[in-house]
Amino acid sequence: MIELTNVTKEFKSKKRKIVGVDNVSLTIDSGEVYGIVGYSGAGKSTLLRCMNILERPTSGEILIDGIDLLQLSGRKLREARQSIGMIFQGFYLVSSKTVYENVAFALKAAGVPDKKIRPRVNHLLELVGLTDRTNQYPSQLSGGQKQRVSIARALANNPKVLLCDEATSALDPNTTKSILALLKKINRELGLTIVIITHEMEVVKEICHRCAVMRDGRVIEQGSTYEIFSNPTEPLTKKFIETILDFQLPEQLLETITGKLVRLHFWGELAAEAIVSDVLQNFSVKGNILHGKVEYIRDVPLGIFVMEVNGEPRETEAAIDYLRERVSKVEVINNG
Ligand SMILES: Nc1ncnc2c1ncn2[C@@H]1O[C@H](COP(=O)(O)OP(=O)(O)OP(=O)(O)O)[C@@H](O)[C@H]1O
Repeated sequence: MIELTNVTKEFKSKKRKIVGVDNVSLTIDSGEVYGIVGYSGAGKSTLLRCMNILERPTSGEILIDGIDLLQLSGRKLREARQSIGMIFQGFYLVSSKTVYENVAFALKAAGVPDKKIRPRVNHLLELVGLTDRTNQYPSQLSGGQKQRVSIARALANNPKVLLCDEATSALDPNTTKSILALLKKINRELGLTIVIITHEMEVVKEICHRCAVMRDGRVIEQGSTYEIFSNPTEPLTKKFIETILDFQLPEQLLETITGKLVRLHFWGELAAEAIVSDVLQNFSVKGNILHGKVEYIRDVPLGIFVMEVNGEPRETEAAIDYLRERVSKVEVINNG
């Protein structure tokens, strides 16, 4: 478990003081994938780097499995750091070393005996799907393959935690998906705790159990990924969610609307079509679905539909009340 309590990191230059992280408290459970999102400059990298003391916080506490990292120094801190792997957007592979040597290097540096290195590297390269690239150099690999090498290297010494600093931001959407699938597999099979910082909600949606949104060094909202996607409260969180669940209807279409427009949210396995067809059978109203989308948030469906309801005012109200009782959330967008 990672426990951050009142973590603050200030940077002092000659002229001014910059607060990179401002009094952040977070608990990340063992075995979970935790996402931290925010725009550039929000403090995500600084917070992540505080978690393995690459950046020493100005104040606050950082406990990993109950061990207070800020109280450690020298060999003890180096040992504690070995239990925290890290991967980066820019991969940071050694260009003059082969795939095998890049991974073996992490083991050698940790003092692993030579005869244990080869089987361990082979196992890691198999885990990340790179057995056929063992003797190639980084320049011969695609971005996705380079990230796989860096994941193998980060896992070399059996860490308990993997910190990912914008690990997929330099990759195309398909390669991003394959790297996220690999991280998901590692989390499931090795029980590794994974912390991911990103500005892409797609990443959070795919693999994070829980997430936090940062702005100006502070955490402004946190919760399960499903809660955050289905019911965001902060305007910034809503903005991030809209990158995935965008429901702007064209102006021309809005001008033709004569009834009431409602946005229906279906959380989990609620059967949207059956509920909509029920309402049309039970009330003298016409219903017209203008937009509908089902997104899977870590494999759980979240459906949002925009519907025009047309009829006598009392029937329309009654139909909308009926929907309110049956769907997760109803928002009236216009009053017709
Ligand atoms: N070494 C440093 N010296 C001075 N200021 C810094 C330093 N590192 C970060 N900052 C400042 O701290 C704030 C948070 O930066 P940080 O890099 O953590 O944000 P971020 O959310 O990770 O953004 P990005 O995605 O662009 O890296 C910014 O205002 C940044 O300029």
